[in-house]
Amino acid sequence: MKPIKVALLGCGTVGTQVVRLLDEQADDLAARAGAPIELTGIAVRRPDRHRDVPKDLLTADAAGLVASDVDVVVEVIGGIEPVRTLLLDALRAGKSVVSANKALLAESSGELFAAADESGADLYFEAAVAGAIPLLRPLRESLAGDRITRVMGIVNGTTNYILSAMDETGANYSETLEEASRLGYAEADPTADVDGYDAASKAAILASIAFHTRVTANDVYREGISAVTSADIVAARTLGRTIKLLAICERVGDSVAVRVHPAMIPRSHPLASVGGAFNAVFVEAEAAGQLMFYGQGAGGAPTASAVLGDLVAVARNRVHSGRGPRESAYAALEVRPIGQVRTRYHLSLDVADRAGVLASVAAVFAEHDVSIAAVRQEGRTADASLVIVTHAAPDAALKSTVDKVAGLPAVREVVSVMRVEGEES
Ligand SMILES: NC(=O)c1ccc[n+]([C@@H]2O[C@H](COP(=O)([O-])OP(=O)(O)OC[C@H]3O[C@@H](n4cnc5c(N)ncnc54)[C@H](O)[C@@H]3O)[C@@H](O)[C@H]2O)c1
Ligand SMILES: N[C@@H](CCO)C(=O)O
Ligand code: NA
Repeated sequence: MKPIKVALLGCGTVGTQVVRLLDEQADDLAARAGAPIELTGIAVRRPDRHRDVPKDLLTADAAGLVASDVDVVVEVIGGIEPVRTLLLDALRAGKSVVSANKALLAESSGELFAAADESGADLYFEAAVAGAIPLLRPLRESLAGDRITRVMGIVNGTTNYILSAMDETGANYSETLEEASRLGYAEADPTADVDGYDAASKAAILASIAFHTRVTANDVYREGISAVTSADIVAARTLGRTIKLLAICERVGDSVAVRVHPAMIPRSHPLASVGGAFNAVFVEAEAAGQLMFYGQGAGGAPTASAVLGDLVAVARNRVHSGRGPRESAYAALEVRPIGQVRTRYHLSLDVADRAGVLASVAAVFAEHDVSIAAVRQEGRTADASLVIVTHAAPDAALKSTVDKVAGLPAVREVVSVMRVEGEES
């Protein structure tokens, strides 16, 4: 059988594991794909720095490698350019693409799928969301007959690693981030992780597939974890909650809402026990009900597992003259701004402990039509701590409420403001 020739773009954390697995599992992969899978070249920025992969395969000329006689291009470089141009060239020339690049897919999947359609090539990117966890394929294929209403979960390993350490050991933020980078979880520029851009890209990809609507990273409301303080973590713990960076994609009537932000969830919630670089995603569909996907969301070998799975799928399609799934954006639902999304807030305030303070705070909530679910006051000295948890209300109303409360004379400091998820609203 004629081999399937593969060009690998990038050979860092993920790429080196792809090379290893291609070599170690060559016979099994050939049997599963229906043809041998032959790695014909590896493009990297500095070929002299890669001693652990076959030297004769290395090149600094990624464009030349893409233009050479290959059937499939596997991209594990990351970022937008030059990758966007390289992959468009590959697809237009009929070469199938497997990519782990969520930043690019969340920005340019429309034009990449269009290029793939022109030539009949395939575009697969399971590794781009939640690493090793099979998630895009189940959403796109297994649930193709159902109506997905919500996708919610932890999709960034680096921030989950940091938040878990802060919660469990009170670890320091920047040291834990360095450790996550050393372990190969963080992006080349880790601000993509801590500021929520990585999770927002993944949320855009998930929402696009789940709701058959083109959603880009710009459509996603995004807050990262850099503003999460140890005071927030203590406030959460006091109420039996923990803090996680969540990606939430919801169908609301004929529109969708997609957001990424830290949120307090009950410690009894299944997402609360997802630690380290693990990811977990809940999917709710009308007929299927609730489904949960859990596993390693970052790291070289887990991500390479997803890349190899896609590579075998692409190779099979070549061998059997088949095609993989195309873009499905027919529903074209409107994306709602965050202000219209109904959420719950947890608010922790330092207030003066005197008569009428609680009434003045509560009046601001009433004025904005925000219903209070629970109030707790602690302290009998000049200062008291007031914790308020709201029922679900439009996010814009909650924001205005917090702004106005912060300006009340009796409020000395707004210590912590955090959305609350995973409880009855
Ligand atoms: N590391 C993870 O846990 C993980 C998980 C899922 C997805 N991803 C995605 O996989 C991709 C790669 O991540 P990584 O962690 O392996 O990155 P990395 O920084 O370890 O490796 C990047 C590789 O790309 C090469 N490269 C950079 N610019 C190049 C260019 N212009 N031409 C040719 N080669 C170039 C570098 O030489 C290096 O070999 C990214 O899109 C990332 O988002 C990573
Ligand atoms: N930097 C990403 C890699 C996996 O996509 C993370 O930490 O989840
Ligand atoms: Na995945």
